[in-house]
Amino acid sequence: MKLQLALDLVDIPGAKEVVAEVADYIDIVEIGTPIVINEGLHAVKAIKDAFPQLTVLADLKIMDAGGYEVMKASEAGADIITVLGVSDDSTIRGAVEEAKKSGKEVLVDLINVKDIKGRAAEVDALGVDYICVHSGYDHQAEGKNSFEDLQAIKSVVKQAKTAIAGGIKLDTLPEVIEAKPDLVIVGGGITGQVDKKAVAAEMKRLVSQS
Ligand SMILES: O=C(CO)[C@H](O)[C@H](O)COP(=O)(O)O
Repeated sequence: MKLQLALDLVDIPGAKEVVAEVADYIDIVEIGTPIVINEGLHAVKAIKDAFPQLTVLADLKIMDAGGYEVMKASEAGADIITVLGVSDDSTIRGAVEEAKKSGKEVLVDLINVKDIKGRAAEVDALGVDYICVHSGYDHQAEGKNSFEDLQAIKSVVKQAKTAIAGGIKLDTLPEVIEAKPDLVIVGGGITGQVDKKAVAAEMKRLVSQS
């Protein structure tokens, strides 16, 4: 099981500072959608250049033009690019095709998908690398999480790795780990802590045991 740090509410210097603190304890660093909106794909390049040993995920949440947008993120140095599960199959197919050309990976985010199980089975058949259940900030504000969704998709996904994101904290991590995702994505659960390094180290210890 791997640990991904999601960076959302920082600029490029702020992102570098956080990653420098926790780099030893994370497998993947995510350049979150708000950073890409504020800074563009330069943020992906800046982090990949500064931390070449880390896998970098660009959370573009692609909804259309899958091939083109994956190509641009790949050129910036992203290793994994996100596409929305609610997008058309042709968008996901285009993203997967483009990613494969350059040895990159596609993570499909099932945020706001209604038929989680059905869509997970469909995108799995499209050859994506990761399928992620995700309670976004707006759902988190309503007290929702994706723990049950993870169990649901695990019963149908055959080839892709599974991932979970949305409001995961140190105290809820054991429950997440029990459902055995391949990837746990944590943003505020690390970035919002005073001692980020200690929390990331403990999270890494827990996920590494599974
Ligand atoms: O993609 C996101 C929001 O759309 C976040 O990166 C993701 O939810 C992880 O952050 P947090 O752990 O703070 O919820």
